[in-house]
Amino acid sequence: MLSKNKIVLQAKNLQVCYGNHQVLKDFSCDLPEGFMIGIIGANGSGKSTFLKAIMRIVPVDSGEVLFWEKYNLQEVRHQIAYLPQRNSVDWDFPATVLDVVLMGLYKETGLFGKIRPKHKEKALFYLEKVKMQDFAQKHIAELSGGQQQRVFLARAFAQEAQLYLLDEPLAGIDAVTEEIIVENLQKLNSEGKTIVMVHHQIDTISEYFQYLLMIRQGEVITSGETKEVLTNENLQQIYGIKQAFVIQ
Ligand SMILES: Nc1ncnc2c1ncn2[C@@H]1O[C@H](COP(=O)(O)OP(=O)(O)OP(=O)(O)O)[C@@H](O)[C@H]1O
Repeated sequence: MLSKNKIVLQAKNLQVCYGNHQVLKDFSCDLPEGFMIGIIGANGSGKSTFLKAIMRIVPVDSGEVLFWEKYNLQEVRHQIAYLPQRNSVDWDFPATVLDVVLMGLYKETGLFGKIRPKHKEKALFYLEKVKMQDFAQKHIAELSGGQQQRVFLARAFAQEAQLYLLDEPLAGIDAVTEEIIVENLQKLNSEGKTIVMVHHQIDTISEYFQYLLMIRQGEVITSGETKEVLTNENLQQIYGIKQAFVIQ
């Protein structure tokens, strides 16, 4: 089945350093289109850095990222929605909840374009998807952590992209909201969109993801269909422990 899928994202020998600290070491992977893909690895293993390298938010020392087998980021930027990790966002930025979601509509409004009623309606539609429509006029700093995360997800949904790169979208989210968000992501996936997301909860990996990228200390340990690579051996390797995991 996989051989038929186009490669949506190919990383070739990526190297990223913070000062003298090399975080991504010859990092290569091919991610298939149309899957829910989980990036799994211990804290500090380089998951966020990988997403930031893809989005060119951190400088890449060497290597290359291709989308849909031939395009660079600039060429397909509008087809990619990126959700940063919550703690990397400046929540004091002067913006209301509605403003944040409207930013996701830049394809329609242009960066400094006029916001029309139809844009506001669309932003509210996506806020409703994460049950945040009643907070539209609030300043983002006034929200709880989980609410902020939901607003940023609404912004990502509003981009109506083909590829979603989500850095821990479920962190700090309550169980009911997690269900709503996962349903939204699964719906996007059923429409052919690719969802790549960093995920920490081992007990939901096989339920949420059809494909995994497993990384340890800046290197890819393995990648493949969940049913093949979600093994105790691989989990022990990425977390560097001998404990037996309960795989659902
Ligand atoms: N801006 C930075 N400057 C220096 N070092 C950094 C910076 N950002 C990350 N690092 C280091 O790079 C390594 C990888 O960090 P990264 O945030 O990519 O890991 P992660 O796998 O996403 O971790 P987590 O699961 O905790 O979010 C860590 O050792 C971290 O300390």
